[in-house]
Amino acid sequence: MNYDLNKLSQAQQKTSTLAGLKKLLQLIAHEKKILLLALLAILTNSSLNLLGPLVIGHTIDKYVQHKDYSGVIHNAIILLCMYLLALFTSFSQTKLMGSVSQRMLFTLRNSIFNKLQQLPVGFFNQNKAGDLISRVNNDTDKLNQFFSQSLMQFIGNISIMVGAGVFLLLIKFELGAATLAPAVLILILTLALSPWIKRKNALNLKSVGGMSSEIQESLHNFKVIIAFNRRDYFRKRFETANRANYKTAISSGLANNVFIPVYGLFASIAQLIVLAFGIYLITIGQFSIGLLVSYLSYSTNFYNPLRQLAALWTNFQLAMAGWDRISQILSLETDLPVMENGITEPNAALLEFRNVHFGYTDDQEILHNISFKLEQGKTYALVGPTGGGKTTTASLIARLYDPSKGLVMLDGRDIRTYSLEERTQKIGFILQEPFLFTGTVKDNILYGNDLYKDHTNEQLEKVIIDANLGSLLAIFESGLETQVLSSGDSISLGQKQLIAFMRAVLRNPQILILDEATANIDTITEQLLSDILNKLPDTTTRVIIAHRLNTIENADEIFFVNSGEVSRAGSLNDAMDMLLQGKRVS
Ligand SMILES: Nc1ncnc2c1ncn2[C@@H]1O[C@H](COP(=O)(O)OP(=O)(O)OP(=O)(O)O)[C@@H](O)[C@H]1O
Repeated sequence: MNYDLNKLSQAQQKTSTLAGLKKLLQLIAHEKKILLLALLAILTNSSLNLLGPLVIGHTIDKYVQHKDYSGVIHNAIILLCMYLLALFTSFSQTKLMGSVSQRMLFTLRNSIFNKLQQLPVGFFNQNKAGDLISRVNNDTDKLNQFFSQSLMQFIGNISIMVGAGVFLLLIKFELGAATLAPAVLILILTLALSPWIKRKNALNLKSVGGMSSEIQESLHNFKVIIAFNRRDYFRKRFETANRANYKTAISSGLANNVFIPVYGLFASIAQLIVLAFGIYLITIGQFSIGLLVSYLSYSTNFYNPLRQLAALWTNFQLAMAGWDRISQILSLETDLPVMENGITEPNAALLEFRNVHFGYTDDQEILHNISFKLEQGKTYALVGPTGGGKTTTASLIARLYDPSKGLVMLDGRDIRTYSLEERTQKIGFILQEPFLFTGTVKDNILYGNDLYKDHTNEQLEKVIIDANLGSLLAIFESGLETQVLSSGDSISLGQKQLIAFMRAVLRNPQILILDEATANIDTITEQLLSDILNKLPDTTTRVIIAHRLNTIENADEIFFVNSGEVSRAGSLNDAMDMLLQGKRVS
């Protein structure tokens, strides 16, 4: 399945702005009460702003022209109260929307992170961590900015514009229509250029993701970069990504700001129309000075928000481009769903591969028509040349991927019918590069194991000793409390493998897969591990992938994995012969 977010098909990618916005609004739909309050606040604010010019015009015509200063003071106090109320409503909507948008950001980041946790290994093979981080951090922030700062201003500005437009038409229809004419042109222009602006913003966000990937990759591999003196190479790669970002930022900045001067020009034209046409109407006795002052205010009230809408439109377009990138992740489904019904067979082998084919991508098959059985309690070895398909076979045993054709049966059931919990309980997998996270050895050993999560250190140590793992724990100076950094820099690679080993054994799995699990361990510790493996319960099936053949001398059966095919190797000597032959052939 294609999980590459930057190469999604047109159908997977295409969302109209309206559909995107609708989906986005569903995220805050449960905040109806607060949204209504904020809406009320912004509408009150807009109404107050609209009434201001009317009160001023009325004051000029009724009191100023007749020198009635008590009336002027009376209306001035009314205006002051209106302005104070407007201040309060503006503050309230900012506060209300700020909290709604922060909650939305919180929920959204959690949803993306949870989705990332559900997606299969294939997704992470096809996407760069830096780009994903940029989507979780940067793109969600674009949405936050829109919701916290722009959405209510958007609504407020539109309501002021509609109100001002209505007043303009009601006071003097012909003058109103002439004043509003430039706005219609702006609207047409905005709608016509919107898809182009959205595209420019999407390209810009993509390039930010690309830059973030470069940073992530070079930071992750900094030791290799320094050791191989590849700084220049990475500097150049970063410069290329940075330049791409620079170019897309310039064109998205241009696209986003292209309206602003145009809006300004149209607003000035409208003012000119009001002045010229208004003065003409006064001279023929159809208009008053007070009304002209109100009119000029309303035309400013109409065009100022329109000018601000240009900036808000930019935020909106940016938010929508960000939302598209976020919803690409949210709409992905795992290609490893749990099936309700599947084949069940009594008295079957513990694990069986039946005519399994598999490829990481659709165009290249890695495993070809593989069939084998693993019996309970036996030890199996997978040997073969580098790149032969051992890790891939083990990954299919643990259902990190599904076969493209064929069937994997676990304990008499199609492996796809097991829930994730059931499967990980049954199968323990020690990877070539064990994953540890920041915490103590204890935290890492108990990762994903609820059985001992409430144990004290003493109780857990006893469990470890009973599982014959005491000698491994003793290697760590501070025992269970030894600190581990996720980067693994605080401990050696071999020690990491020991922690992964203890973690897997303590789960007491039915099948324990060790993929090169002793590759970085000294021979004495390796002997310790071998003893522990031998003392595992009789029911545990072991699958050992190893290049060093001495580590598999106790295997009940050896499989030779080469060029995506699995065959029985017979004895250790036969395996050695096949390996030498395989190496010659490949
Ligand atoms: N994530 C991946 N995406 C695409 N191709 C992959 C991926 N992982 C492995 N391959 C390819 O699949 C083939 C088998 O790789 P695999 O890791 O299973 O070999 P292996 O026998 O375990 O090798 P090694 O002994 O070096 O660990 C190789 O050609 C490899 O390039």
